[in-house]
Amino acid sequence: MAILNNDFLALTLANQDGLAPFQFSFPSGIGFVEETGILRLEPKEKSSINLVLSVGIHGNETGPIELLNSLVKSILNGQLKLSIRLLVIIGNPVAANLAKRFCDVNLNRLFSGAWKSYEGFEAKRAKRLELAVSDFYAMANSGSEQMRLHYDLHTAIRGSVHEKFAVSPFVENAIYNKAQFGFLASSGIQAVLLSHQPTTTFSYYSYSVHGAHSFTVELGKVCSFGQNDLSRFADLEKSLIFLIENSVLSQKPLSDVNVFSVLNDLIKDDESYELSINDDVKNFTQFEKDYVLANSKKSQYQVEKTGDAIVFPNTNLPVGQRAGLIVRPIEIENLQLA
Ligand SMILES: O=C(O)CCC(=O)N[C@@H](CCC(=O)O)C(=O)O
Ligand SMILES: [Zn+2]
Repeated sequence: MAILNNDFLALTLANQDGLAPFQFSFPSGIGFVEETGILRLEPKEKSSINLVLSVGIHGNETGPIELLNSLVKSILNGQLKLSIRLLVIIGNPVAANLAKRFCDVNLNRLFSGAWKSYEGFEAKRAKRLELAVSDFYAMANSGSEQMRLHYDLHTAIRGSVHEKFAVSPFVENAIYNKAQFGFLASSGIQAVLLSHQPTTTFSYYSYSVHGAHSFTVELGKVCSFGQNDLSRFADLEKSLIFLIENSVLSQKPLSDVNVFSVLNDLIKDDESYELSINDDVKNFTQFEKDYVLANSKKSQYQVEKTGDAIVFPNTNLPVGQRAGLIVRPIEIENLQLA
């Protein structure tokens, strides 16, 4: 069996509730559809690069899904030659069919075993995706040093001062990987957030459990299928193609990348929780010291320093969840890169 028209997205959306595994060949390797939305591509030549590309962890974030589907099509029809091991994941096909962020629970809060405390489609899916990633990295070739990569591609609810940005997982020793930052720069990523604590996101899972170089990558604003301007992803597409074909992480100087450290999570602590910002306020909007940015019957958040900014503001979520991140710009010279 093969994938009809090499369209992995169509296959996934048409089989949202499950798919029997099958294997097929393509010009530069062998493909394994392991489950709905989970496709492993093995190159003919042995490779030490093991790349996970995930999209659609939030079902309505369709731009990255279309980008990845087009890359997969090009590999399957022979336009691109695969030189690395590649695991392709379309995270939440049920929510994608409904054009929703999620069905029961936000999938990107359920990794590192957090799914055990929940029921419903996303809880099962988080468990399945963890298994897919674990198996993929475990099947890496032996004999040479293996590189594990995971880029989890998203789009944001709001516009953004820096349209494309990445969230780097919390790193205990605060030493970051220079080649990864160079790759992000060459992929058109304008800003990187350095997380301040462990989370239950997919990218943090791959980093903390599998030691992967892993990032959540935000590529612009949410749009529906067919409405995305894929030319806005051109830099990332180019660097991914270069990696897929040549096993090389393209590099650009880091001078154009804005780096922010995350200071705080804003947590919705009560139904009365409100953010004092308009609906059109963009990610990375900065505030004056002492501005009361959030308040509820239980708490208040006052900006600590002029220039502190908000990312991912959102109160349309259950009590206990993250309603935003407070970030502070830092000089790239102060970043430890190795
Ligand atoms: O725009 C928003 O408010 C959310 C966009 C989004 O889905 N972001 C990810 C970031 C994950 C991370 O912090 O690594 C999310 O909230 O899951
Ligand atoms: Zn998302």
